[in-house]
Amino acid sequence: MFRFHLKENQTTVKTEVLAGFTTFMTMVYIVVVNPIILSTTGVPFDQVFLATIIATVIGTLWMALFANYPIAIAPGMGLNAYFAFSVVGTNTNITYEVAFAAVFVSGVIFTLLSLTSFRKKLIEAIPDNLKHGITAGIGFFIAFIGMRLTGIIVAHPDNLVALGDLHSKPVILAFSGLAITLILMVLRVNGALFIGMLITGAIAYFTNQLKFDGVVALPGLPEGLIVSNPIAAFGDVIQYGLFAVVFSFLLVTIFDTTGTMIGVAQQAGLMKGKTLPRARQALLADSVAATAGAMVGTSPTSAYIESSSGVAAGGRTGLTTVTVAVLFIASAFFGPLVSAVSGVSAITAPALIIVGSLMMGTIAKINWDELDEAFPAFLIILSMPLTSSIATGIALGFISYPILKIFRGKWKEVHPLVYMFAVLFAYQLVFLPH
Ligand SMILES: Nc1nc2[nH]cnc2c(=O)[nH]1
Repeated sequence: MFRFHLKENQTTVKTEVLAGFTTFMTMVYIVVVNPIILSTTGVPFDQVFLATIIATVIGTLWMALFANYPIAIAPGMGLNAYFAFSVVGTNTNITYEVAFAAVFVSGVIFTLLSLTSFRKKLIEAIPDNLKHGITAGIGFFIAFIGMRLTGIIVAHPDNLVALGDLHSKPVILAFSGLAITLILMVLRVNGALFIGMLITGAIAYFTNQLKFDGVVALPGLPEGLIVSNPIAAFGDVIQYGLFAVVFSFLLVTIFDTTGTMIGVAQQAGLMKGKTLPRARQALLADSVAATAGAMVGTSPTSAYIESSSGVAAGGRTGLTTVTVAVLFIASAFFGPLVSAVSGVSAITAPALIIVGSLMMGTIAKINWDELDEAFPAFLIILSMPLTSSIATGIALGFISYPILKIFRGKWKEVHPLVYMFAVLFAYQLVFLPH
């Protein structure tokens, strides 16, 4: 039977369940936001709502039961926008059905790659300093997301970003939530991140920022499978020449997911040297979820950076992710409640900002004395938040690393896979939409 090895991982049922609640709270917005984005392509809102929950539950439960990691899976925010605005939006002849066929095909290829030794080689080939850069970059990115969502940081026409309006109610709520949660954390209160969310939620309610139009509702029924014939899906990809789209989905999902898993596993202390134990099952969790998700109507899934909030709350095993999966099933029946809470980002964003600071700690492990090691790691850290993409951050690190090594006469130290992906990433960044 499935064992979570709680003792071995120095955790308890209570800690794991609380960590599951924490991760769930920071990521449940996806059941509302994903349908909003994908329905712009014409796919019905209710279809995506349920498809998001189905893909999340399949991937997260697989991760829990077969890989025993506290890392949740759900449709990625970068990939849904790419699906809606780059693949379907700009190509009038590509319907959402055809685009889902491309997601399906990339999911099948990712599943096959996950079954080979490729995944292990890839994880081991990533240089240590880049791995540290990935963890720190994810930290920086998730903190930036938290700041942006709450309006603490806003868009600026000249400087791109600027400080938001400190008098606005949501910003005051966000700072209050941040202060409350930080104080709970320095006081070492168990479940500080989650308790911080509850208190901030209560303040939001009493200051009229959190309003409910009901709590429970039966989910709308989906219209059935969107991709029901795997052979026809491959046929669509060939007929519409969607090779570049499949390639982009594949490259981004592999690196987003692998990078996030390494980052969160490092944060949780679950890496064994260069390797991620049970990486096959962990990657399968994502590829199977992406494939099944495409069939029911959602863009590709990814390991979720928000899982780092559950890890910061003490989550170390699959019991955390079982909890997340159960809560996602429940969320299908609590549409109005989920939508109300997701609408007030200040409730969950303080956790994202604080977790960002915890993940940034890995910066200390980077070898800053050697520019050929440090600069690519720095580029990853800098570009993840600035390009809003984990995969693009990794791409820039992968491209710059071998170039610097070659000019230092250390080209032999670089794994052949790093050269290969440097070329693929360079091609993708220059020639394909992303
Ligand atoms: N790693 C990762 N985490 C996410 N959380 C929300 N969207 C994403 C995504 O696209 N990738």
